[in-house]
Amino acid sequence: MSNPEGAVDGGRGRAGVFVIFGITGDLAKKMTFRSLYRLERRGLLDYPLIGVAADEWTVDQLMDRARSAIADTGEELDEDVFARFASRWSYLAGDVTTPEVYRRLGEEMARVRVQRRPGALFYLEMPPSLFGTIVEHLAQAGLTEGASIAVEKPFGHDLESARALNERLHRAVDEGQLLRVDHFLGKEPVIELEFMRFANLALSRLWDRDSVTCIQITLGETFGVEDRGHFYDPVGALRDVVQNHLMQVLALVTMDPPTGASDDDLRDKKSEVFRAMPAVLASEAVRGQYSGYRRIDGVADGSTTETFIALKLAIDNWRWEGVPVFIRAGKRLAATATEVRLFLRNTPRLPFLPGLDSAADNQVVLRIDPDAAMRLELVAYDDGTWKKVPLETAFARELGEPLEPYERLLHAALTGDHRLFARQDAVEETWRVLEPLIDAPPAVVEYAPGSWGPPEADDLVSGYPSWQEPWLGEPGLPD
Ligand SMILES: NC(=O)C1=CN([C@@H]2O[C@H](COP(=O)(O)OP(=O)(O)OC[C@H]3O[C@@H](n4cnc5c(N)ncnc54)[C@H](OP(=O)(O)O)[C@@H]3O)[C@@H](O)[C@H]2O)C=CC1
Ligand SMILES: O=C1O[C@H](COP(=O)(O)O)[C@@H](O)[C@H](O)[C@H]1O
Repeated sequence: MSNPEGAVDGGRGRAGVFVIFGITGDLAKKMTFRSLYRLERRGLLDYPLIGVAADEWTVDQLMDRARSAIADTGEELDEDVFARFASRWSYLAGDVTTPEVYRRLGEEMARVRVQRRPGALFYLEMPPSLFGTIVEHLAQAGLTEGASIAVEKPFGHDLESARALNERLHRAVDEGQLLRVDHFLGKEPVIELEFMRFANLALSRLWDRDSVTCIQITLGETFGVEDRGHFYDPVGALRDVVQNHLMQVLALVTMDPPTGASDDDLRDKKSEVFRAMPAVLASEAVRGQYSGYRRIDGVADGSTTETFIALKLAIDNWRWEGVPVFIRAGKRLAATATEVRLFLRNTPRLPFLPGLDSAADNQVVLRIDPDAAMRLELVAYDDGTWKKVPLETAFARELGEPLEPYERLLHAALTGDHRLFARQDAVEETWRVLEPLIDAPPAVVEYAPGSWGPPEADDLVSGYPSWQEPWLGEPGLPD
């Protein structure tokens, strides 16, 4: 497990109070209570907590919700830990579009805050249309000095709206106070990418155009949109998981080493990758929609929203020129798995093994989900043929139980570590790269649920290794 206390705090120090807007919502129920409870159990939660939402609840009602939400995630509840956790909370009901809420919030913050710690963390797990309003009210109420503000996704729905939101927020607070949450940046293998790539010569020497022919990134989900039609139909796969999660992963896979340990040292390197990427060509993308999607409640009649997307991206820099990055993501696919796969160049012909074709290319696989693992696919000579020999490891076996993504991100935000959050320029660059698919989306092609999307996605990788079945096996055991 990476050490959460090892975080660089950028001089901000720990928050004196943690305010969560939207505490009665779905995300809080699914993720926030559990993550905070787990931090409490680890002894890492040392903050008064204030929940804010519209409904008139008592703290007892909120804690009933917290208890059932934590239990619903399958987490075993330790009553002593829960009692400590529950004692930290207060709750404030009100409409966040009115100044009155912020006056009362200021009073409550002053009442509960840890006096020796001037900073505060505001976490906005709220409808995105309210991000600007809330931040403006916080600033007008004088609550933002020395504070950090974490905002949930999505951050805009295209380049123009992302820029407009950034400008609006920047009129109230500095960029250094803003944390754009992307839960993929809290996943253990995504974090480990930076360490593994640069701490291991065996990997770092392979990680460029001299050794790599192409990169595939797959995010497959066997489940569909089900009861999320209202949310998903105006969004689609590109905005839902590519612009944010997979582009962030891509940057960590391909960036140069950061030159220091500050928040911006890492984020500068990620932004450099995005800046080196030309905008995607609409002719190099395939949009798919699974059969039956249009019958889902909340999906518009004749919807052309994509539930699958595959695209080819380029990075025009010295490290990656000529190495395409293929991304595919979708719902109702053949497997639930997220992985990054690098294909290495073939070795020259082996004259001492006459009659054999050159060996299959080696592949490096980083599995992000369902469980973190890594695999190096080698080949060995076996009785006249080539045999694949995988070297594999499971992160949990080697590194212990990881923090949950939101546990890690909330802890980082509370301790002033901003490295795990997306910066303004990176978010805008990712929208720029993908904008052609938003402005003029290619026609959507129907695909069969349980497949790997429309067959047209296979044509996209023509001339390169075909899409690979994600590696789902138990590390160390035969597939
Ligand atoms: N749900 C999920 O799985 C995920 C959500 N997100 C993001 O998290 C954010 C929240 O999503 P989610 O939890 O699903 O949303 P919900 O609609 O479930 O919750 C919204 C919350 O905002 C509160 N709220 C809304 N309007 C007001 C208002 N005017 N004044 C005070 N409180 C208000 C609601 O309070 P009340 O209930 O009292 O009305 C509720 O607590 C969004 O940005 C979403 O994109 C990101 C990843 C996953
Ligand atoms: O943000 C989202 O991510 C999930 C995939 O993330 P995971 O951590 O659950 O694998 C995706 O299913 C969802 O549609 C999207 O909104």
